[in-house]
Amino acid sequence: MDDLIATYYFRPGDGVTADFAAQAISEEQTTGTWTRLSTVNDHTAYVHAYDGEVMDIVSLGDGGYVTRIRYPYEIFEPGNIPQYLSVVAGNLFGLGKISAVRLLDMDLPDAFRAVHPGPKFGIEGVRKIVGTETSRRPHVGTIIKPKVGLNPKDTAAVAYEAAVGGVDLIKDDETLTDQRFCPLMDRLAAVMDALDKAEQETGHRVLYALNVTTGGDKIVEVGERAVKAGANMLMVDVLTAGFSAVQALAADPAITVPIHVHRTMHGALTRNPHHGIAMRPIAKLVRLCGGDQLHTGTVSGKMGGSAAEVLGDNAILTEPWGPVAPVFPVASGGLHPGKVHAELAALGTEIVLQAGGGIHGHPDGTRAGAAAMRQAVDAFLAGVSAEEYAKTHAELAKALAAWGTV
Ligand SMILES: O=C(O)[C@@](O)(COP(=O)(O)O)[C@H](O)[C@H](O)COP(=O)(O)O
Ligand SMILES: [Mg+2]
Repeated sequence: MDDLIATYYFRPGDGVTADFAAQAISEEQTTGTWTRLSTVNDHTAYVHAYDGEVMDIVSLGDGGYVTRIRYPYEIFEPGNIPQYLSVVAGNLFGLGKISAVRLLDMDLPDAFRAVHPGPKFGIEGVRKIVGTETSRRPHVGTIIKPKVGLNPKDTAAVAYEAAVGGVDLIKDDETLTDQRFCPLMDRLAAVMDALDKAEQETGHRVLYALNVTTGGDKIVEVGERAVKAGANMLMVDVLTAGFSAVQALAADPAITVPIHVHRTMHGALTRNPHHGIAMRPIAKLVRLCGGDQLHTGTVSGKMGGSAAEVLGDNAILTEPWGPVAPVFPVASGGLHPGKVHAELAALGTEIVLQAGGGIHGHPDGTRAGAAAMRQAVDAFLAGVSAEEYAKTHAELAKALAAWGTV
């Protein structure tokens, strides 16, 4: 069956039954509205083939319910991710008869995956570029900090320090794009020069995720120009730019580099356990539209969220999906070397561990911060505690002294 099945948590409004509320969602998102339609009659009865169906309703006993709704495949436009969202995550959130509703998940049958080639690189492709396809070690990434304000020359200097310190990935922050204080193409040229210099010294290739988030009218042109100018990775804020922005870049043969996907603004959708959209459907759509890496959260960092949800989202990104490549999960937000063991023990090593403050806030600076993150990863892979490893690794020792361990 090619129909899409969406799972929702919901709380009916006062005086509204769960059956009525679930049916209201199904109708609102398919062929119905608040009243009977004269336009649906004996002649047009064929439209009922497009009706949604409430498959089941489970009471959670606390006034909340979980329902699965089947949406006929034919009501979707194959390949059009914004339209998928308008169906499974559209008007239902505003229905007055429902006091809260959260899209928990959606089952995407093969028919949906068949029209989306997915990531060009995925985990394997990114590992090949960085050279970890054999070691399978976690990747260490950093975000240039401060988020905004540095000029291209100083941005490149920070990138150089992080690269010689041992990171695998350097990325722009989610708010840094093509502002006057740091023009995109100047920044790209300066950072790539710095990374080339670092690679000559270390022999290690480092990815630089250039944030090309911009309007839909020009994001492909900006991305192509960046790749022509030597970018080895692009970054997009998927929720502010739109899934179709990532999809357009990933589908473009001229975009020959991986795409790092940031989820800034996700908290407005994902944070409330009763209302909004869980990260799971967002993760699935990012995999469909071709993101190669995606932020999914941490177990010990500064951002809220449940470890169970992070684990489930990472499993969705990495499980076999036929020809659709796995996406590299990114654990980021408030991480530092003293949290590496906790993250890897909980999330596994098929992950990108990212630290901004946890690297550039190191007492001895960026290079030492990067080295301390790598040392913490090496300690974990060697089965040694961070404290023990710090006895022979000064950068890690300084980091643990500054921030402790979790
Ligand atoms: O701006 C920040 O906060 C970060 O650059 C982390 O910096 P620090 O390492 O300095 O905390 C990332 O944007 C968050 O990780 C996003 O959250 P998430 O990964 O949950 O989407
Ligand atoms: Mg950030």
